[in-house]
Amino acid sequence: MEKTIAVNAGSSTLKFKLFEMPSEKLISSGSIDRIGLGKSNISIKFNGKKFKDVQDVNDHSAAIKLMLDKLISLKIVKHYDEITGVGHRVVAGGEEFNDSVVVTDDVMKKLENLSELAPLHEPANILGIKAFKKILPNVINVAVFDTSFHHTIPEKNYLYGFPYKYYQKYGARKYGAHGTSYRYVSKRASKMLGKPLKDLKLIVMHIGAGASICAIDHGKSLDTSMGFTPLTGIMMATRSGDIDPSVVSFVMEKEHIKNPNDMINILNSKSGLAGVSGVSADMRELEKVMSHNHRAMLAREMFKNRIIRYVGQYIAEMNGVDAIVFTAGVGENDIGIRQEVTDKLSYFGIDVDPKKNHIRGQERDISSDDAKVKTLLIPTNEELMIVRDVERLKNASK
Ligand SMILES: Nc1ncnc2c1ncn2[C@@H]1O[C@H](COP(=O)(O)OP(=O)(O)O)[C@@H](O)[C@H]1O
Ligand SMILES: CC(=O)OP(=O)(O)O
Ligand SMILES: [Mg+2]
Repeated sequence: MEKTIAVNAGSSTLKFKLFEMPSEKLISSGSIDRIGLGKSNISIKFNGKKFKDVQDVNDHSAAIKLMLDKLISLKIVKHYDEITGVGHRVVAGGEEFNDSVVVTDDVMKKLENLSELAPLHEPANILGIKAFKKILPNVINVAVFDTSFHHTIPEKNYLYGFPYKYYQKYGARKYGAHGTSYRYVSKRASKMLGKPLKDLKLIVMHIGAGASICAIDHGKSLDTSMGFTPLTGIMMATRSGDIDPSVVSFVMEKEHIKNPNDMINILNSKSGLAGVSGVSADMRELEKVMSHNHRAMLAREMFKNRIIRYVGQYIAEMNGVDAIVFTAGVGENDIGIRQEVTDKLSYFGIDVDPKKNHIRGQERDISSDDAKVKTLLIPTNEELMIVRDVERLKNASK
């Protein structure tokens, strides 16, 4: 029996799924959340049992070590060498990687060079690859890029309105992210709607700690809210989202911040829900206190408003929409956010049935019976896409 593992390092989480291949039967899955935020929930499913623990996991390196230890201590595998394929989510693939690749030394060097394009993610993605290469030196490791799906975005959407030479010289353009999630979710949406992707205009809201929105026109990414790095677009757990660059240099001057990287770090790690609320980066924590804490409420309002804006923008850009889809941590679990966001989009014929919406983490059409535009809830499965790519590249290299 072949076993393939998918390793998915998000900004605040580390997730894995171990599949039997090629049957795609799920053997075990696990996640460590709130990395660096204290009191991480560790949750692993195996053999019909659930292992749960809460402990502080300070960074992705500690999370990877913990995950590897648990694979053995919970007897998910007896020896690591039972695993015969490893797939890694890698956020930034730049212009070069428009498809998944087998990780060679040369690829590894290129990934290191792409780190600037995903500062919160790429270092963790690379750590994961190194950890598995160390314990399984002879097993295929495949990198599956968030950015590949967005290679169809047209120039007019990926270019920034600054001197063209910066694009030519440095590849300074929009790359987007969450593409592996968009690939999975759009396929499922097409199944649920009973229509081929080529006949559909979709808007997917991937809203977790990292959050972005994608306009998928006839199966292809037409536009997405993240940019050169996953810092822009809608406001996120710790990231500012879209911001006027002039206010950035203004604040740097006032605060005597000399190094631009220090400011970028503030925009990536100390902003968003955490920065505005001063309470937490975790939507669950904000919702606990929002009835009496104005800034927690405000941060949540801003988060919703950015989503509403982008959905409106993408409806205009596609000149219509057949369905909108909620996915990722907040999208899959936050009943209130889904209801409140869609209530504001009723002008477009979007209408969610509160009863159908009263659900977490399950695939469902949550639209009211007479909604003109469907609203779907689709839990993402980046890991399934990842192991499928491992299988494809493994077969191709035979
Ligand atoms: N029940 C819930 N209600 C609201 N938000 C939730 C809930 N469960 C998880 N979340 C949010 O989901 C986010 C994690 O999303 P996820 O997509 O798993 O993470 P990442 O962006 O690291 O991949 C956290 O910020 C958390 O606040
Ligand atoms: C790109 C990104 O922000 O990913 P995640 O949502 O997994 O943090
Ligand atoms: Mg994620």
